Amino acid sequence: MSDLEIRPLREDEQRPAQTLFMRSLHRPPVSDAQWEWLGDSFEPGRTWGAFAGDVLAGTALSWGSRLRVPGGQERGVALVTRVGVRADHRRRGALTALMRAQLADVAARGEVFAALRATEPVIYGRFGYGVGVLAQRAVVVRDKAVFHPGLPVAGEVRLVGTEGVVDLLSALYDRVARDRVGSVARPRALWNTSIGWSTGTDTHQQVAVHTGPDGDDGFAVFSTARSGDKTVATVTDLKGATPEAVNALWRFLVSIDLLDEVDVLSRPLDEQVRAMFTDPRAVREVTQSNDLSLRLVDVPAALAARSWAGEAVLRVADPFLPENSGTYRVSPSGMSTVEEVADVELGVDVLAQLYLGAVRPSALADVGRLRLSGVDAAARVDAAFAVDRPAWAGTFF
Ligand SMILES: CC(=O)SCCNC(=O)CCNC(=O)[C@H](O)C(C)(C)COP(=O)(O)OP(=O)(O)OC[C@H]1O[C@@H](n2cnc3c(N)ncnc32)[C@H](O)[C@@H]1OP(=O)(O)O
Repeated sequence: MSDLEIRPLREDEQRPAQTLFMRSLHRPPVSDAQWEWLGDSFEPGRTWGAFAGDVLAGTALSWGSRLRVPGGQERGVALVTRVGVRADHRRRGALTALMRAQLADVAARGEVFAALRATEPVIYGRFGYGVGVLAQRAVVVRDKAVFHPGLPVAGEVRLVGTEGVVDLLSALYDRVARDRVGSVARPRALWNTSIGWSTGTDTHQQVAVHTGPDGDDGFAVFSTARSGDKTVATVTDLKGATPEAVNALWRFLVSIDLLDEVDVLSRPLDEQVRAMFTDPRAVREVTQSNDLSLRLVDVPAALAARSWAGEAVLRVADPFLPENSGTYRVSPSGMSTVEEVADVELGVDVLAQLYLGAVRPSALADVGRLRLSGVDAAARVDAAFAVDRPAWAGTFF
């Protein structure tokens, strides 16, 4: 919409933007106590506002972070969050204009990717995002849950208070949770949001830390609440350096008295949660969830950053950022721009789904999301994108 002004917000405009975002999610504005933390969860110049005259009609922010890609390299990623448009200004292009300004800013900062967790994934495909990391959610029924006697467990778990908890967890996270492909560095602003703002409020968030033979090596963040006729622990974060640390935290959570269920929101797809228990039905459900939507902001840089397990030629279309459109050869020896017949033609949003290995290219061809051409193209393209282990982020923002 031409009469919108899009610009970075000033310091004094951050709280109105936060209120706008909370309202768009049908949640009340933050209290002064919460603002003590949230006021410190913005990075200069990275909160955008869409103004219709004097009215702040929409907002979107990002934080600077790093993403681990296949092969072990890290590249800059903008973690996009707090996206909202006022109900009386919706469907007039405010989000589109915000996304355009934000992606241009991310590119200008030299960040190769943007990532977000979408309320509704249908919103973001048009801006080039695709679900790039999948995870699983597991709900354990406590009265059926007996851990398998062979489960390797070591060390101690302790509950920690709120004093200094952000420093403790951020250092621990950096030490134990950054090796995995798909993981993102957590900026201070993210910690202030996820942990800090429930400090001093009436949420029942608790933090458990695991100590192994070499010191602290894992943690879990959870809150407990009545849900219908059950008492449920909802676990928003569970990270450990070793299987022993992760298992011990699982065992601790499931051992807490007077709980009916433990609902762990994000675990890696390859965690064999049912195999932990003597009766696999102790795990009431395991559901696949969207862990991270990814946007390749600089396609050549993204293709050059990851390792490739084979060779293929990709023809990429990016209508929102046309400078990314082109034909690229990827191989174990690197990436080059080429002018030749491609093995696969795909949109940048589909490339985002493939990039970290969340899904096989030939499976997306089967449902018409990309086009393979030439003899053996499916096998060649599948082999190029193949990864050893599913990516996992496990970070809420
Ligand atoms: C990372 C995060 O923070 S996720 C949180 C996202 N925020 C929310 O869900 C809060 C509630 N929703 C909102 O605030 C708004 O509806 C938003 C931000 C989702 C969309 O803002 P708008 O300014 O209305 O979007 P805009 O007018 O630019 O729409 C662009 C296109 O997307 C489509 N679109 C936008 N939102 C949706 C949606 N929720 N479902 C389906 N299509 C949508 C529009 O129809 C439009 O399509 P068109 O170009 O074919 O006509």
